[in-house]
Amino acid sequence: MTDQPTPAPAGIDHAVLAELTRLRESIDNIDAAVVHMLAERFKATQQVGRLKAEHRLPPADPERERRQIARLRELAVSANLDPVFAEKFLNFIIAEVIRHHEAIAGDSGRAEA
Ligand SMILES: O=C(O)C(=O)C[C@]1(C(=O)O)C=C[C@@H](O)C=C1
Repeated sequence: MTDQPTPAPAGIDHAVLAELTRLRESIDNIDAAVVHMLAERFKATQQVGRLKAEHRLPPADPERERRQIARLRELAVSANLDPVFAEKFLNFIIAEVIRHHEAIAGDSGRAEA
């Protein structure tokens, strides 16, 4: 899918428009990388979800999450990223993963019944 260029506001300087376009191309590449990385992460967590369901392990592991958050906050600080944002972002992803784990556990529970 190719993105259509956003129409330039009337009178915008050519150099400014070229710089904006260059930055937006970079942003589009980064967004694509984020999507691919997240897809890989969810492939791995789906496998974790199946393993947990097979062995009747709880979907959430708060101690693991605590260590992940501490690590990600440190990484964020050293990368000049707001650690509060990094923590919120990880919690958002993990909440979705736990929802998937619960759905997998529900499905395998029903299959056994
Ligand atoms: O590592 C696990 O046990 C997972 O289920 C994966 C994961 C994660 O998304 O990183 C999700 C839920 C857990 O509470 C902890 C971590």
